[in-house]
Amino acid sequence: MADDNTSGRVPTVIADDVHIVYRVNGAGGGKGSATAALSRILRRGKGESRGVRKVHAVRGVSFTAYRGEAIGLIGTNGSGKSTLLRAIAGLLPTEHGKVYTDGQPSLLGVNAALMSDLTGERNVVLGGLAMGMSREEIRERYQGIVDFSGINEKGDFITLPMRTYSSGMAARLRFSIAAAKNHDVLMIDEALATGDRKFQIRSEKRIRELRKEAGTVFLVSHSNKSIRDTCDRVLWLEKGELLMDGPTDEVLKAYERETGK
Ligand SMILES: Nc1ncnc2c1ncn2[C@@H]1O[C@H](COP(=O)(O)OP(=O)(O)OP(=O)(O)O)[C@@H](O)[C@H]1O
Repeated sequence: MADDNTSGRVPTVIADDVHIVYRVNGAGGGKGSATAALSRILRRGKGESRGVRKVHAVRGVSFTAYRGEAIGLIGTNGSGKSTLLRAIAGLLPTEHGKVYTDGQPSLLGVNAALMSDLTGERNVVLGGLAMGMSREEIRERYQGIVDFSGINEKGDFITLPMRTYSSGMAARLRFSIAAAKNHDVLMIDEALATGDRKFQIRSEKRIRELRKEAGTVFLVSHSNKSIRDTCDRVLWLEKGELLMDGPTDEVLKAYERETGK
């Protein structure tokens, strides 16, 4: 378990036995076949409504995050990492259990509701406003955001619509907008994996700064190196359950033993 010496530390996120269930409509599949009909009848018998399938993505996860921590979320594909982050951000309801947060958590890329038909320039303003920055603050930080993103390194791209950006460029701009503000709780889902190495180094440095500025950072990544370079604590999820919670080295070593990477 993570460090038990909690005296003087300020909790920012408390997850208490969190369960998240997705409901998928029209997931009957193979409408005409006898087995599909049979499974529909059996499901109805268990009280599930017709054509609705449940996916229990997070199962009884509990942890407390403290101010100043950078916490990595690891686990194989479909283990529930993004789902857990979306629940912490308040974007998904819990089926059971509760999430308590101090301040408004920002999930990178969602809170900054970027529009693909608008230029990068307009999106910086829009994303800033969506995160609660004033027009004055945005004006002050505009150039810093554009420079950090590196969008204009190869020409004047910031005045082009975002739909013309590569996925890496769009991810860089989203990260830059989100990172321009000091967040109480900042959650980053795979952002570092999309940029090139130069951008990754820049964003890792910024994550460390955000931590020092007293926020809590959550980072979902499949790059063990990014997690090692930025996080001091790691939560390992598997099949929706919290398998391990502890210091980065300890958890990553166990994860690497298990996954062979
Ligand atoms: N919108 C959705 N509707 C139904 N099921 C979903 C939805 N989003 C995710 N799931 C399911 O929830 C489970 C957890 O998915 P989630 O995206 O949280 O995993 P993850 O650990 O972030 O995966 P990855 O590493 O591949 O990004 C999976 O079984 C997935 O199929």
